[in-house]
Amino acid sequence: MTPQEASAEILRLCQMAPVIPVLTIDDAAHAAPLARALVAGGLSVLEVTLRTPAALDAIREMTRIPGAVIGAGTVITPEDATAARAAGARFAVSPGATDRLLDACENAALPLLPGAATASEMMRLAERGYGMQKFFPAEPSGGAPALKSIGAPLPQIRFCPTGGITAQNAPDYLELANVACVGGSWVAPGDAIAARDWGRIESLARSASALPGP
Ligand SMILES: O=C(O)C(=O)C[C@H](O)[C@H](O)COP(=O)(O)O
Repeated sequence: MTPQEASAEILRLCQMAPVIPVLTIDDAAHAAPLARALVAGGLSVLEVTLRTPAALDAIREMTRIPGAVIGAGTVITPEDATAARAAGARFAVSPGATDRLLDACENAALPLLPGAATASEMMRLAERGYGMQKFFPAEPSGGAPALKSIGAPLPQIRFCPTGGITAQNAPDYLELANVACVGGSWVAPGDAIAARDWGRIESLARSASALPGP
């Protein structure tokens, strides 16, 4: 898969809803009801971070939920990419990018949303063909004003900003011409998952899916 093909697929997924929930799952038994609640709330593209031992099992469980499109987040190494693909992940998200990781995702035909925080990182990724990038960590890196400034010299790059995004500041990003969608963990808070409060998560997802999209 070429970087251009990967970015086209990522853009397609980003356009399915204004928000991609970033999920950290400690117990694979939570995976199916969590995915059902998010899909019922209108968010079908879900990112499961590879930060817990349960993550790959959670991805496997979630790929069975009708309507859900499951990706892996915190994909750092080529081995992460291979494991995510084998578990059924349809896309991968990384906080940054290395040549080894880009090579691995391209070779595995796993569409990657690579992270970048500076103009040089963004230009390097764009030079390789990645027109869709994750602006990470969005809020500490200057937030929506920074991304708006970046859009002046680099209008051809589109972003999914992630990191510190909330229901309150998401609209500031979603109104930018260079934003396709945002990512964030606020729609599935750890305490709600631990309490199996799927109703609360469905309601947070419903509010997120109703945000005015780009
Ligand atoms: O590691 C990755 O690949 C990620 O996707 C990182 C996430 O974007 C952030 O961890 C989400 O940050 P919050 O919404 O502030 O909790």
